[in-house]
Amino acid sequence: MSPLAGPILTAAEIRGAEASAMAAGATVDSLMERAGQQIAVAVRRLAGANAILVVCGPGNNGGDGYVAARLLREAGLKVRVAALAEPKTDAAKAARAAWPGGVEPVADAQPASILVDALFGTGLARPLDAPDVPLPSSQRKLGSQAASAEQPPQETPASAGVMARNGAAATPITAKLRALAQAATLTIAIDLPSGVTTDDGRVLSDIPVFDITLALAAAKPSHLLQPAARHCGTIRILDIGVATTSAAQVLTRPNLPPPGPDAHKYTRGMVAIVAGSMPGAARLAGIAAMRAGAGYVLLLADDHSGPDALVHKPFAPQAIADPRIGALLIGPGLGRDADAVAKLDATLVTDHPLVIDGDALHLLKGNRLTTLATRDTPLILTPHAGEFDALFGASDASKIKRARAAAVQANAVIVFKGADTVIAGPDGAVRVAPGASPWLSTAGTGDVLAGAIAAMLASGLAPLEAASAGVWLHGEAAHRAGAAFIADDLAQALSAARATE
Ligand SMILES: NC(=O)C1=CN([C@@H]2O[C@H](COP(=O)(O)OP(=O)(O)OC[C@H]3O[C@@H](n4cnc5c(N)ncnc54)[C@H](OP(=O)(O)O)[C@@H]3O)[C@@H](O)[C@H]2O)[C@@H](O)CC1
Ligand SMILES: [K+]
Repeated sequence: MSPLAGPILTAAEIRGAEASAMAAGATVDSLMERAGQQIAVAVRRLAGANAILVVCGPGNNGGDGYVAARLLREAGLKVRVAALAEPKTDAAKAARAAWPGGVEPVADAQPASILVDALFGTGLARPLDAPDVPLPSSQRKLGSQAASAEQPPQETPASAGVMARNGAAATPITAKLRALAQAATLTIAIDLPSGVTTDDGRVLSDIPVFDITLALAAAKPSHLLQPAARHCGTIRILDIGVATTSAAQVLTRPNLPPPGPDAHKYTRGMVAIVAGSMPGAARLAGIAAMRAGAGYVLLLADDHSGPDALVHKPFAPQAIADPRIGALLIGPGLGRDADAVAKLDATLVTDHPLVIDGDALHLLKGNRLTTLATRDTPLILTPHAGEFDALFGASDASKIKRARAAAVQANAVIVFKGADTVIAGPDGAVRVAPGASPWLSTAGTGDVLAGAIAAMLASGLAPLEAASAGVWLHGEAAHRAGAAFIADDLAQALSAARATE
């Protein structure tokens, strides 16, 4: 069991990885057995001596559930199995056949202290309550005498002997799942919470929020993308012997060494920030850049307020021509008036690595974006959802796909912000940030992020690494800042985030 990290694979990619494992000698059954073993080890650790209910679906996710149930039972735990339908795949059929206990219809299942959801995983194709949900079969596999003796009699439905009752489909599966989850003290989803898609973070049905999700082989996009991610609870990855690689990775702590003994302010990186009609936002970005580790921050603003460490100069083409500038940030509090447009156009013709945020993103629409894409120097755009839609168009596609397409279109690293920030480069590389603090939803936090990213870019990191490091520092600072912080606190907390070992 390892924490959420490493490659992120779509359903098609995980099927490809599974196929490679099979080409190397594994079988679906051996992979399922291994998955079931790993699930059983994890559930045993989490469940203690508590009774367990495993709910199984018709596919291989259900098969994993049958294997885990058998192994947990062999380990001496009190386990019951409820199924939604007869297994459809050969491997799941074999796994069910090897389960020595009874199988009750999910509709009739009594709750247990531990709920294990093995209804659907990467094969979920439609909402759980859709009318074409397969009906359970009319057969109920009776357990052995010994197995039956272990089943609490009150948990065997009056309709025992048939797996389905007419009207089972009329009981919405999700309502039942919610009830079972509500009555449990711990809920564990296998691979994915049943009812979420694998690839794009959608929640297709009204399902519970699980305490733990045991992701098989690797993370999937919906473990990170909202709203599905919030249904997963704590995510742990189980190694089931399937090798996984992907251009998309879970964002993890960057390697940011402290300054060397010979460092000086310019080697640490000089950030210049173009201020506009709301200079407070640019100041926040400037403070954030310093606290993220920049050696020198120049605020191109007419007013002189803010910490003394920020150097102020009025905006002028000569000021932004300074060759020592390692990253030029424009957008926070820029405004969208003629003055803002003039500043943006002057900025875009420099050769500096650029970070473009906020108002400047709105001004990029059309020709400026097209021209920008022909630039050779590093470029990072940091849109939130509204800015992204305005710049690249709205779409229902996955946030990862959209960020990748935008990165190609703009020939830039895109930081598609939100509760599930996606960072994408034009070469297809992607990082997705897990677990953002909900307290980040306050004014000025985007300015702080832009400043942190600019500091990373000025320090000499490649754009994707700079954006990733900035997003990580920002997320870490938010966790350190606690609850109901203001953006100034967040900027302040970057120093401690930067010091994280
Ligand atoms: N990755 C790996 O290496 C390994 C992966 N393994 C495991 O396999 C899992 C993927 O298995 P899977 O492909 O059989 O899909 P799964 O999620 O069980 O569901 C498919 C079934 O559900 C049905 N169905 C779909 N939607 C439905 C709905 N809304 N309501 C009702 N029915 C619906 C669908 O029916 P159909 O659409 O064909 O009518 C089909 O019968 C994966 O998550 C992991 O747990 C391990 O066992 C081994 C190694
Ligand atoms: K599941």
